[in-house]
Amino acid sequence: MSLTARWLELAEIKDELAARDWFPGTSGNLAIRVSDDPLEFLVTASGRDKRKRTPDDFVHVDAGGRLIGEQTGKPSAETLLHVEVFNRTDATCSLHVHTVDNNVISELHAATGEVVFTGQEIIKALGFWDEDAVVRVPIIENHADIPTLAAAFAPHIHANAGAVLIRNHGITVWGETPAAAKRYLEAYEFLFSYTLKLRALGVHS
Ligand SMILES: CSCCC(=O)C(=O)COP(=O)(O)O
Ligand SMILES: [Zn+2]
Repeated sequence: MSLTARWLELAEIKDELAARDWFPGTSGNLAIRVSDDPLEFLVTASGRDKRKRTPDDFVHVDAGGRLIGEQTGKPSAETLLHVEVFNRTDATCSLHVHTVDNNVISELHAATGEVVFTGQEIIKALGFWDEDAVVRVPIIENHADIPTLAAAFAPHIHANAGAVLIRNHGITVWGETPAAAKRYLEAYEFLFSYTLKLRALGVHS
């Protein structure tokens, strides 16, 4: 697929996530693979309002997250997390968003280092069709130093699809295809929202 096609694909996902208000305060970043050998990807430019669509929304980077050729933009400050995903898997898309729900869930379950879901129909959207399927989302501590954060994140990347919560920061979700990554992100956010609503009603799952 061409660079332009990938750009448009990521722009469309960005618009959809923006419509959900999942980029408050310029938070969040998105990445899409554009080639395998050498590994290259597009990543959102740092510090931008991801609700707006502009010609400078993404930058083209190499396997280390460095700009390729002459470009004016600056890669996302959290590019190294996407670097880990693309170098360790065949995932084609990696999405990072900050929502109130994912932050609260990460804080509530930080002590156990994971949040576990079962008995939910939406789990099928994650690719688990078994009635007794159990989904575990690891929670790592937040680190202002991004290489340290990336080092804590990397051991949780086991497959072409996955998700990691970063405590009081956000979630990073990746998938085999851009559509799959978006579907997984939506399913995780559904599970977080459902769990918090139950808690607010005094039910502790
Ligand atoms: C404004 S939120 C702090 C940085 C962050 O966590 C984030 O997701 C956005 O950083 P970027 O450099 O990708 O804009
Ligand atoms: Zn972030």
